[in-house]
Amino acid sequence: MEHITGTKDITSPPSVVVLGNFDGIHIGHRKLIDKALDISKTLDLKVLVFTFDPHPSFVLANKEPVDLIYLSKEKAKLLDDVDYFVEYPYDLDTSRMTPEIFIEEVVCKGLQAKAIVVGEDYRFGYKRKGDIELLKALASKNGYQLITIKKIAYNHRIVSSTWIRHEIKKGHMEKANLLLGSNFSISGQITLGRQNGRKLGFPTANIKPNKNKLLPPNGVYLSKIYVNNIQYNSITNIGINPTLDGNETVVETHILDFNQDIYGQDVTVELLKFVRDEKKFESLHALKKEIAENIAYRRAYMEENHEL
Ligand SMILES: Cc1cc2nc3c(=O)[nH]c(=O)nc-3n(C[C@H](O)[C@H](O)[C@H](O)COP(=O)(O)O)c2cc1C
Ligand SMILES: Nc1ncnc2c1ncn2[C@@H]1O[C@H](COP(=O)(O)OP(=O)(O)O)[C@@H](O)[C@H]1O
Repeated sequence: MEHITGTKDITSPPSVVVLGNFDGIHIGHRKLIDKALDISKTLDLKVLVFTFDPHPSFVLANKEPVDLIYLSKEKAKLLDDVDYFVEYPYDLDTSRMTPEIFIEEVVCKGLQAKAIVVGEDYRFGYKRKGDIELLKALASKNGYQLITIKKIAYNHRIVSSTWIRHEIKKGHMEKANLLLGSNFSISGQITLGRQNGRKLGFPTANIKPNKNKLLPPNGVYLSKIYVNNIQYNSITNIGINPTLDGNETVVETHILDFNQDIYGQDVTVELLKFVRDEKKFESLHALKKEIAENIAYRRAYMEENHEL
């Protein structure tokens, strides 16, 4: 997969283009991408997922794109089965592009779209004036076929990034993961902490999350971690470590049955289930005892779910 970002000068071979915002690549988004993968095989085209960076609300409402389910690099990891992942710069010029210019110049001439896959309510271009009807009207003149995909519902409710964000904010990881179609994850580089973990007997691999990344409530979560593409079972604390008077939010993961130096490595932590709130313990001894219990719970879950 080639990740093209930070440039408007994009050319690609003839492609099936999937258009959307794709915060949090969920089962609805996956349906669009799977359809594009199918078409690419029959028509011998590349698959290109097109989105904007930064999120349009950053430019339109002039506010930080906080609460993103997935940041750019994380999305790229999740889209490893497509050929191109394009993040077209979203600035004032982009926001003023008419829907016709966007489709004809950017999508058809630039990306060589021979097929376009969108959700049934996709809106685009200046003031979101472009819609499916316009895409249909421009299709034959510009030489692409249009495929619109119905929205997926779960328990009669349309799956959306907003819904998933809401579940993550409540710590409902199992529900969020169901709607995402994969486990919610946090990727980042392992940074040096205060070296207390080892002293406690539970070393933790620490990630300092990006300020725009949506996180569930502070607390302990059953997790998995990918180090060098190898999966390990783990337990993760998200929080500020009040027992040690910390004040910065850290995602800390203790990896079960693991003893390697992984400072500086890029890892991905998947959250499976909320266990408990983060607490300020009266002593290190009490914290240690509780961590040991959380690890025992992780092992019991491993057995119950036949994890390796
Ligand atoms: C499973 C687990 C649960 C934890 N729960 C808490 C907690 O409730 N309160 C707290 O202050 N710290 C908690 N911690 C964080 C420890 O305080 C932290 O790992 C230790 O201070 C090491 O910090 P360091 O990585 O900066 O050296 C937890 C850590 C783990 C691995
Ligand atoms: N089982 C393990 N889980 C997590 N990290 C481990 C483990 N074994 C060794 N390590 C290493 O130890 C480091 C964490 O040690 P720790 O004393 O908690 O220091 P820090 O304060 O930097 O987190 C990790 O970054 C990693 O390199």
